[in-house]
Amino acid sequence: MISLRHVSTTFPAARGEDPIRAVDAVSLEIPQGSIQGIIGFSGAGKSTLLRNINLLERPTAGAVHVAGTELTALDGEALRRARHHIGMIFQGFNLVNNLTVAQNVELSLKFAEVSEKAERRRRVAEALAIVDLADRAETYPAQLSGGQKQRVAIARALATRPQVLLCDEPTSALDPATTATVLQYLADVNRDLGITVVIVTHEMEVIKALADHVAVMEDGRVVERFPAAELDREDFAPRTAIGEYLAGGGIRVDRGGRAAADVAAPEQTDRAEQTEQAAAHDSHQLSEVVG
Ligand SMILES: Nc1ncnc2c1ncn2[C@@H]1O[C@H](COP(=O)(O)OP(=O)(O)OP(=O)(O)O)[C@@H](O)[C@H]1O
Repeated sequence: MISLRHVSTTFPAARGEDPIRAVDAVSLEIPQGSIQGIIGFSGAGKSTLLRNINLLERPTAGAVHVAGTELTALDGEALRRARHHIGMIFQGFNLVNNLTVAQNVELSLKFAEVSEKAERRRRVAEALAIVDLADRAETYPAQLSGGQKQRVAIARALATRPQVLLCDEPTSALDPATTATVLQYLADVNRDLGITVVIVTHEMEVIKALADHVAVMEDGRVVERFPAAELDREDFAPRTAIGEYLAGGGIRVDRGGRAAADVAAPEQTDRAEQTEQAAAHDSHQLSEVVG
């Protein structure tokens, strides 16, 4: 369904510095209808790799296939059309504050050139029903909780009936109870609609709750992969120090190679500040995604 072959993304160097190889020769096959988790510390290249899938960030090398189409061979109108099969949600929700919930969801249909108003209305109702927000259609984002906003964002992504849903840290701005609700909706969407889900996170709890397969990233590379069910096995031992650290929730075990104790813990930044930064970053990308 999704196939990444030797995908690399290098950002130009700041003055006097080396170019940043954010994604380094990643090959990954994601089966249709599965949920793929991508985990790693901040700066590992997770978001860039996710944005490589819909070419929001065009890879500097390698090939991306989605549902049999090589996206890396497309540009312009053909790429825009292919992207309608790929929905995306972000940490900062990216709702337009002066539009109602229904109008926010309708946006993606307008960009997808669903020209008939009655059809758009039907699809908005269908998408809002999936996330149980039909009764909130006429309210504004400011009147919603964080979890409800993310559910509207999910509805907006689903309105074009995509085959793939890309999720960039979708629950990082939410408390644990709301996180569980949003993850449940993503699981339902995957099961009921057969949508392939790719979720980037730095929380193994999110992976445990939702994913079928896990890819661990470090320094732009996928350093380890395993089925998420392995995480429930008591004797499961990730191969890499970073995998060990993430799977163990911070418990460090020296297994002979590079000591896990050498792995730096992720930087803790204030959640509100992180959310604000993510929202600013995400909003740059909204028009491209829904377009
Ligand atoms: N547009 C850009 N221009 C220059 N460098 C970038 C750009 N986007 C990302 N990078 C750099 O690429 C590397 C990978 O970034 P990326 O955001 O993909 O990592 P991440 O694992 O998603 O981190 P986080 O969890 O903090 O979002 C980082 O060093 C980052 O600073």
